Amino acid sequence: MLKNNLGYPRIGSRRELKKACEAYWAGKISQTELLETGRQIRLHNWQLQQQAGIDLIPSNDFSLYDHVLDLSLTVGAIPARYQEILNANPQNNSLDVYFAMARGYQKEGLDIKALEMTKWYDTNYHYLVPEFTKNQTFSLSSDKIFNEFDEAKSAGILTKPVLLGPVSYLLLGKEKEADFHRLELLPRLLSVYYDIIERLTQQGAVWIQFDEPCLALDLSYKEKDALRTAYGTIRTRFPQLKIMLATYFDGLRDNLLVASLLPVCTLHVDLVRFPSQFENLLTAIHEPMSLSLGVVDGRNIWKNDYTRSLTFIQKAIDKLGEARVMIAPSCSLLHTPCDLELEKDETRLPSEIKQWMAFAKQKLQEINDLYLIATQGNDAKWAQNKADIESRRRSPLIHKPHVKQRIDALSEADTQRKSPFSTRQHLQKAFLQLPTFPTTTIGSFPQTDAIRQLRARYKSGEISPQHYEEIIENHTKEAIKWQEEIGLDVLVHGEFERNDMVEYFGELLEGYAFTQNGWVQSYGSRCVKPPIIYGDIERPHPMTVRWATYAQSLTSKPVKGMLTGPITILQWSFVRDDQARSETMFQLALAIRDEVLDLEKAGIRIIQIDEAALREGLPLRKSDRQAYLDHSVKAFRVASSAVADQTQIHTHMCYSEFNDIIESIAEMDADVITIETSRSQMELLEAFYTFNYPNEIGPGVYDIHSPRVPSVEEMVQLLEKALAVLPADHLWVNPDCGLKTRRWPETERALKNMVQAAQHVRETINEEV
Ligand SMILES: Nc1nc2c(c(=O)[nH]1)N[C@@H](CNc1ccc(C(=O)N[C@@H](CCC(=O)N[C@@H](CCC(=O)N[C@@H](CCC(=O)O)C(=O)O)C(=O)O)C(=O)O)cc1)CN2
Ligand code: MET
Ligand SMILES: [Zn+2]
Repeated sequence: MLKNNLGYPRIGSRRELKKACEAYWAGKISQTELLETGRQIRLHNWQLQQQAGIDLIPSNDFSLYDHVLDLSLTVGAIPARYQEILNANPQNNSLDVYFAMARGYQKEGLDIKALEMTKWYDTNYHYLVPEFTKNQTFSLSSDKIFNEFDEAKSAGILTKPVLLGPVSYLLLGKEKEADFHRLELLPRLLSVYYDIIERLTQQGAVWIQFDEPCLALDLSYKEKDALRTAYGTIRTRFPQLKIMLATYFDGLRDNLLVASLLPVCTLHVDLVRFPSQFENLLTAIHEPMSLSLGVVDGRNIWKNDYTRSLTFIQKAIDKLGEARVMIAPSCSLLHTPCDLELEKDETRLPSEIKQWMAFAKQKLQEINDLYLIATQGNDAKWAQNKADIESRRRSPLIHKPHVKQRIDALSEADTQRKSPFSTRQHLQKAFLQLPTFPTTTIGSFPQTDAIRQLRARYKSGEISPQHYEEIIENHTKEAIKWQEEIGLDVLVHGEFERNDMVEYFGELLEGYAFTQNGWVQSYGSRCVKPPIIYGDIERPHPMTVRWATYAQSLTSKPVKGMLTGPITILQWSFVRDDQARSETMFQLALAIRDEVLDLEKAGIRIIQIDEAALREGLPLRKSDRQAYLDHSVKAFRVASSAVADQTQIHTHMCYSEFNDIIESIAEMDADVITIETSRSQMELLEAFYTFNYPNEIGPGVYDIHSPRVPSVEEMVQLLEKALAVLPADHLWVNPDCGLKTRRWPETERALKNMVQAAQHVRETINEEV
């Protein structure tokens, strides 16, 4: 019985990779130094896994930015526009091309946009979307996978290289020309996979892991056929190769038959997300296929329940024999923080709660423990685990009957605004007195190094809360003054006091613990520290009123109260696995509802409740979606409905594909929604138009993910496009998302241009009238 790992976090336990990348981009360290940091992280990770007794240790799971981008480079799917980078400067090499694809390139007279970035399935990880053309060719164009295999080999570790499978890779990409489907490229792509496999086997690789997460989605006949072709031909060419096919994030369900008939040695399945597939799997797979049991949760931080996992392991052994069973995490450990032992702050993570948890490093140990218990009957380890699991189950920290009662007592009336939107709209227009095409921003202003350092010093006790608050007040004051000067209509306080839009609320709510070092990669060098929901949620004190009222006291223009909504807080936290997600979502909704009412009472006239993660949390399988959407809509309405008609509720969503959820967005009944649309040139508005979306909309007129400053004309054009499909009195003017990752100089220029664009459109409309 082998112990199998699918992937390990690559940021380094102290975010060494983030720091090295950012220093390299800033020109502070050389390419050699950056690559050396990567090498050290890989070596450390491999040795860690070896020491933990893992048999199948992955390589090529490391990435300087993103593993999908790595594959695009490996197979030579590099859009033509990036070739210019090599000509622009003789010193440029393939790493410059790589980072240009990730981040765009604005030097040496070039202005090349980055590849589109989007969500990796239902996670908060983002990948760079491959671009395909009809005549797309592929050729082996990077040595990364070979070099990393050799690197591990020289350290005495024979690894299992990991590759995103050809079908999932194609499906994750986008056609950049009409008249073809990207799956048609499969034969050409496969020939590069053959080259890769050939060379890896020459280097001594025995196992190769192909990740096909698409097997957890609803697949068409054509897609299933592509999987049969891909693995059928790989098998024919490489009869000796040990192929591991990994699926995760949901069950195989109706893809079970296809998967079980593929000619692969091992099928890896996610038994955390979809345990009920287990019995069917045992009957479906036949000799000599083996099963890798994903029993240790790769998406959460709770200790594994050994008793439960051992039931799976034992049954699998009974049916298949030990040699055909492997123990594994449910998916790559990329989505968990590195090392629980770095958490030493009792006030953030009390030891009672810490003892219920396991991060990536501890999860490796769990795999080894399960192996030892299953094969050698290590009863001491099992008994200890039972005690830990029982301690969590019985802890008085978790359950608060009055919170549960409040949820049971929720009625239909708690989810309804007092009047329908048309009535509210009149009242709000009279109350707020805004011009047509009101201008606003999404909430955050640049989080400068100075602010982050200040907060770090405050959190370490080096500076007093008074001193910290005074400086944050100064930033807020400056931001209000500046917004008034440039003529924005609805202001924001800037979110300077927040580390992150979810972690901030986690720190202020009861039922939450948080970490010092529990970083998880979100995209490139950007990481998040998801707070941990361990118990019933309560809001002991108002969370944002102090900053909202301070900002409002400085101006007569409306300042938006700024909250993160229940769906998004849930999605971006580590959540309880001892109750339904919807239950936790309603607890969060009640906490936000109380905050909304406190903001209103304090004189805040507009309240924005961000639901950036609504689309991301959508279940991967269609059959699960309606239930999720129903709960989500209800939770948002519980959070937002208690206010008076004249109080205006905004929501914001980013990175979204809205077509399939537009009805639910309308049911949320926010008075105004601001959304990301600029990259798709307002294409996204089609859903709102076709559906006849009833409420007001602020389609983003500029992309905040790039430092590029959009011109007035560009934004006027986008607004005109929006006006072609939306009523003028429903339209707001704003950027795509918050500005926290930007710097001030570009932010100032871009927002001044945006205000001018709105003025221009107002004038032309008046002339027409
Ligand atoms: N949770 C979440 N998910 C999200 C988003 C989001 O905003 N939040 N946005 C979308 C895109 N994803 C994003 C993810 C992260 C960041 C981001 O800016 N992350 C920051 C960290 C933010 C943070 O938590 N900052 C803390 C800690 C900052 C820090 O690194 N402090 C230093 C010390 C200060 C210094 O010397 O700079 C340290 O601890 O070592 C703070 O401000 O307090 C980063 O990686 O750099 C942006 C977008 C989708 N998913
Ligand atoms: C990722 S959505 C961000 C919303 C938040 N209010 C901000 O402006 O940063
Ligand atoms: Zn956003």
